[in-house]
Amino acid sequence: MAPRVLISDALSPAAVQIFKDRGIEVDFQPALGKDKDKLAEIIGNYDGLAIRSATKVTPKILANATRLKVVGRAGIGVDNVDIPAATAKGVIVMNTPFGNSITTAEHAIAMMFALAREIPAADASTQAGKWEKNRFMGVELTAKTLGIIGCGNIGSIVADRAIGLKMKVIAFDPFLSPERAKDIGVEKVELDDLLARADVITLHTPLTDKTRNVLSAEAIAKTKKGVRIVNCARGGLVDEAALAQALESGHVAGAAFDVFITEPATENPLFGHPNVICTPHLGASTTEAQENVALQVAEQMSDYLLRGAISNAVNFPSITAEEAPKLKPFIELAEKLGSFAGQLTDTDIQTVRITYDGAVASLKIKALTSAAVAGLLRPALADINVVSAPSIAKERGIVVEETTREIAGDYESLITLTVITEKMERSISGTVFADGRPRIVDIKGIKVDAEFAPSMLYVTNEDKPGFVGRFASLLGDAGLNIATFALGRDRQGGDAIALVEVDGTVPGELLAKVQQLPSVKQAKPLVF
Ligand SMILES: NC(=O)c1ccc[n+]([C@@H]2O[C@H](COP(=O)([O-])OP(=O)(O)OC[C@H]3O[C@@H](n4cnc5c(N)ncnc54)[C@H](O)[C@@H]3O)[C@@H](O)[C@H]2O)c1
Ligand SMILES: O=C(O)[C@H](O)COP(=O)(O)O
Repeated sequence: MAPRVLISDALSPAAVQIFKDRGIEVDFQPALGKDKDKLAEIIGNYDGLAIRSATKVTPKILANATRLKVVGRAGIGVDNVDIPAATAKGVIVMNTPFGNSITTAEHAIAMMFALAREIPAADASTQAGKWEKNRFMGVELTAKTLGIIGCGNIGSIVADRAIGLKMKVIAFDPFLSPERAKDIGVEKVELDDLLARADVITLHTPLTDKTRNVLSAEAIAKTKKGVRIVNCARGGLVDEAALAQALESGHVAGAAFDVFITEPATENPLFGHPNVICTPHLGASTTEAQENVALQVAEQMSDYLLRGAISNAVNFPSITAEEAPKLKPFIELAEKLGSFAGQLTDTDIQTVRITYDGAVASLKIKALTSAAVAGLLRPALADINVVSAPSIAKERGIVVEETTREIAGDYESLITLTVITEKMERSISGTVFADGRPRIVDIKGIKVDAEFAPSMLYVTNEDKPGFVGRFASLLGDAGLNIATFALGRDRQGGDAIALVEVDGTVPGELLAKVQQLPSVKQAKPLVF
């Protein structure tokens, strides 16, 4: 069945065409994002949800999203998506981190010019027939200092354009390296320095616990008198009420805001002030940017839904379309090794150690580890998947360790999963043969050679004569056919393992009889 995608925001129709061309069924309902009840009602019919900022992907929406595999944000900010809830549900969340950066930087520059020359007020006055030539006295931007808070993708484009305008550019960004600052021609400064020196301040950080209210009342008080403030990043970076007061007092000469603490903003402390310019979150709204982000998100979502390739996910490592088929058999192996260990482990798991030997060590092992952990915890938590597994393991206090060794041993690639509980440590190793099928090659240091089959019986016993005969007779007497039989032991007369593929479910009475065989230590049915 073809995957189904819902577009619940005003994306460019270019996205619809891409989905159709890729063989994906698509419903384009651009106003649906604003109707959360309706969205919650129908989201269960879709594998993918493509959004901008109007759709709020809340835990309630996710709870109904029984088929959902991916949320694609045609744009940058994913603060309208509950990422922990999506991750816990195993839903990939991806964005398009560059598609609207130039456009948004241009909007910030436009806002700066609009403030410097009071263009909106001058326009309104002129069109009202007033011709107030003496009312509007602007400021020149050349040689002024622009202070950029957050110098990432958009901030650095703003810096580039401002340098072109002959402004002096200073930036506060704890993650901006001195080399990068030098390369892009900005002076890296501390926040207080920026506040004291900037004639215009423009914000370009995401909204986080650290950046919320970065321009607080206290910070605004440290700015130069006559400063102008531009916010085209996120509402909440500036204390709107404090800014309104600073405008009122004349300390701040003007503010241009595209984003607000509450959106859609129908009321706001900044509204109505003569030196304030507002736009309704238009930063990304150009034909070019919207086409870029719509095409990109549709391609990324299609690649994931059809080929398992992941790019620009905020809650999972990237996997290219070339890597996906190489990873696939190892993901299956890792998940099955995890499942094997999970089905045998009844007590609380403290640590999972996964070792990648040989060629597999050069693949995206984060994805393999997530698959192994998902397999390990699935016997206890049916809903877990590769996306949600790491966060669920973390929540449960399970330590996950990874080791890679690129030198191959007996096998070209080998994955070994070790589970450590309070009482025991158990290891299982597997590989993928040339036929692409995963095999178990070692259990607790005992060599075996078995495929994972839908129904298996795992038996550990003392290596004594007579076990195999009695065991096989019990299965035969119960009418359970043996499909394959793998045996292994650590030494003659030592510990032995039997891993048997059977045609059908192992009945409880048969299991009890196997467990009572003289040399048997443990017998457990396994399903894959
Ligand atoms: N108005 C719009 O329509 C519109 C359009 C696109 C993006 N945005 C928003 O613009 C913002 C920037 O986007 P971007 O693509 O440049 O992001 P980015 O991740 O490339 O850059 C953000 C920068 O902020 C810096 N930063 C993080 N924490 C900081 C802190 N505590 N103090 C100072 N700097 C800090 C980071 O180091 C990074 O360099 C985002 O919030 C995004 O959602 C708005
Ligand atoms: O983060 C973004 O990309 C911008 O805020 C754009 O939001 P929009 O797609 O709703 O215009």
